[in-house]
Amino acid sequence: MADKTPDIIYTIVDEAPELASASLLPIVRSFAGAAGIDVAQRNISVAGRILAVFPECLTEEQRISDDLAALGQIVKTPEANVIKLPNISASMPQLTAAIKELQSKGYAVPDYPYEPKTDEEKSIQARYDAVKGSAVNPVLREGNSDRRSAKAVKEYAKANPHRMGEWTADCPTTVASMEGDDFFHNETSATITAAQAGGAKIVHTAADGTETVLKDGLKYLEGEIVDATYLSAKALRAFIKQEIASMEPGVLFSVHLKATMMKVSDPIIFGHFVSVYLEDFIAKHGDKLAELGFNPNQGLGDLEAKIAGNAELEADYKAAMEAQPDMYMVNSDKGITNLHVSSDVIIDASMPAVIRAGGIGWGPDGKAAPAKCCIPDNSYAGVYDETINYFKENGKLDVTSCGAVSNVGLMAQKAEEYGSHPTTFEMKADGTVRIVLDNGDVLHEHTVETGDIWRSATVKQAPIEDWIKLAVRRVKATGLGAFWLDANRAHDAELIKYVEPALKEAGIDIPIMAPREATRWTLEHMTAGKDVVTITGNVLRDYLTDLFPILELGTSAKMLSIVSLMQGGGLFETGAGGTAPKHVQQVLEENHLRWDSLGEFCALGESFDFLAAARDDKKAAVLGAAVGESIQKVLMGGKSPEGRVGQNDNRTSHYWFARYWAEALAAQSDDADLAAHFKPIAEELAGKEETILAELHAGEGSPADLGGYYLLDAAKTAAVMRPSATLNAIIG
Ligand SMILES: NC(=O)C1=CN([C@@H]2O[C@H](COP(=O)(O)OP(=O)(O)OC[C@H]3O[C@@H](n4cnc5c(N)ncnc54)[C@H](OP(=O)(O)O)[C@@H]3O)[C@@H](O)[C@H]2O)C=CC1
Ligand SMILES: O=C(O)CCC(=O)C(=O)O
Ligand SMILES: [Mg+2]
Repeated sequence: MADKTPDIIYTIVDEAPELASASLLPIVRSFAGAAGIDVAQRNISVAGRILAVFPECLTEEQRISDDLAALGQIVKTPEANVIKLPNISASMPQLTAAIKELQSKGYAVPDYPYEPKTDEEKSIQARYDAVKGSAVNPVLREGNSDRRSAKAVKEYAKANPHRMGEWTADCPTTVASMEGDDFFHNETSATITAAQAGGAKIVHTAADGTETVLKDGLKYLEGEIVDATYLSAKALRAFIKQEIASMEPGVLFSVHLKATMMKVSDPIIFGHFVSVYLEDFIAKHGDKLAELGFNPNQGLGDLEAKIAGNAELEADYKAAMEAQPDMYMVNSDKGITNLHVSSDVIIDASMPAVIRAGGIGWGPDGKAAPAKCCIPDNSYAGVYDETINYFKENGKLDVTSCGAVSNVGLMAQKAEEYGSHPTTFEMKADGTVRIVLDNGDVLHEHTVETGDIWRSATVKQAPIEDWIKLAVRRVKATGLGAFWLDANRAHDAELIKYVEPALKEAGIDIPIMAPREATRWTLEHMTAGKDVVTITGNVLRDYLTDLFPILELGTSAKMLSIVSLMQGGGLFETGAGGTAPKHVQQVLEENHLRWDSLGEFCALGESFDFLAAARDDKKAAVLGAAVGESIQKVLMGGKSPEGRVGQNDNRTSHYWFARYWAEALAAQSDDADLAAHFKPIAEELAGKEETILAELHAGEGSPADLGGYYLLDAAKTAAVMRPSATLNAIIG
């Protein structure tokens, strides 16, 4: 018999949210346990994923199960009830750092083979490539996305506005994109007919007639939309050159990509930025750099490590950097630029941060300055360009009066570009690329040149139909919304063929607008205090659920992120942001964790409510309602984490969350057993407030030892994250 699916599954992840779990999860388990609800854990961290795929390299004791694969099955069942925290989508530098740490701890996992020759090396590389990038979310997201702010969160933000930079009409900050020959302009799209459903392959034919099958064994369903497109490497390099040449003094040069989710295409695009920026240096030292194994896709961080100790290279590199326009910095104190690591600047979080600040980034001198934001492909760049235009014209957003912008995103079953990495290729030779169907049809054909990035993305009919239904429900509940689809873009035109008749059938009129137009429309309505639903594809789901919350709430961490799984289960993501690596640095330096677990609290409430409805479990309903009350009190009482030592941090916010949760449970009258159980707990938490808070703050201000980065030492982490013996004893 298969093991019973746990009532609730809580994920083991990375960086700041994992530290937060060390403190929060014991509380959650203790409270849920009182209602007979078990909360199991499954490991989807980057270290866990590496260990799971190399069992043959590990001792019996070191082996762990492949939890991601198991979860991938669970989310396809109606019993799924998963609380999914953000995890690292590892770039190459992160992956290699994780491998190194595991090896240093006695896990004999292999090095990453950059140039695999043997079958064994090829297998190792393939396994690592499956761990790398956005390897988790597309597997678990077997449903479409519903992200919004809870009413209490929005009200709190309006009453307690966060700091916003001023926008002025003459701010030099701009978005720069290619003029053509990008993914947007080269896209072709088709919907698979009954006669075309079945197998397909992707074939490259070189100018000399040599055929290479880039991918075989593809399967398309009737009704599936299949796109193909490419970005010209030549046009991209010309664009980068031109944008560097046209830089104005005092403006920072920056590039904003999604090298994690677009793990094949975007590191290559990033590499072009690196190699154009350093063109003369690379031309001068090409042979030596090749000898050192320099690969521009790995960024300047890797280059600096490789040339360290070579005085001539170091001097020329320094001069080359100085000769170019100032770069937008990730960390000016440490000299980390935008081009150091492809995953340091991730567009969904980076562009909103620039916009929230009033069109500024930080330069090499640590001073704020306007920036030229290069977003080469035109598919979605217009959204940021129009947002910037809007604020230049209208001044910064008034957080105290603006409406709430929520999102319904087409995401299920690896929808659109975010599912495209297995079908993305860097061209090795000039020629043509065709998608050839088993029935003989050539679905798409493009003429390409060496270096071009060709890709195919797809979306299946069932997720599209589910997405439209979800959108209709949310617009009916909210009052206002629009589909962000561009009738002049090949892919969107195919989607519109589904949307229009479905809206007619539902008897509802929801406008369809191209992303740029929809951006302005949304900004105008939200500015006027109206709540708006953005109904988008997968990429804009990701972008907008950081952009609008970061403007409205100051952060996307406070979002309610529900994935209604298509098979009936629930996947509750926590917030819309990532793993906040900067927060871990602060813990390591001064033992203060400013990670806000509001996203976890919201997901937890939803998860209990889901359990209550799915199993008619009254105790789960009581727990869920009490979570809601506690969230309200944490917010209104100003108990959320802040930035500095001595202020509230993640741990103290968990104390307050637990206390208010216990108090709400003790006070309710729907379940007498739970009330009786939590009455003494609530009293003790309140009675020992002073001692507990003193114990929680005691270690702050000095460095913390977590015993690792990618693989934390459980005992050391618990010592850091659960420093209050008094609180621990009450929680049990
Ligand atoms: N769902 C997922 O699994 C996701 C995973 N990621 C992964 O996360 C990593 C970092 O990505 P990045 O693009 O830097 O984005 P992050 O969202 O991790 O960080 C950007 C900034 O957002 C703020 N922030 C985010 N979450 C919280 C929170 N809960 N509490 C307080 N502040 C928060 C922090 O701001 P401040 O510094 O001002 O405190 C942080 O520095 C990458 O490895 C990426 O792959 C990214 C997005 C989603
Ligand atoms: O999977 C990832 O790498 C990031 C996901 C993300 O940013 C999002 O869904 O908002
Ligand atoms: Mg995102």
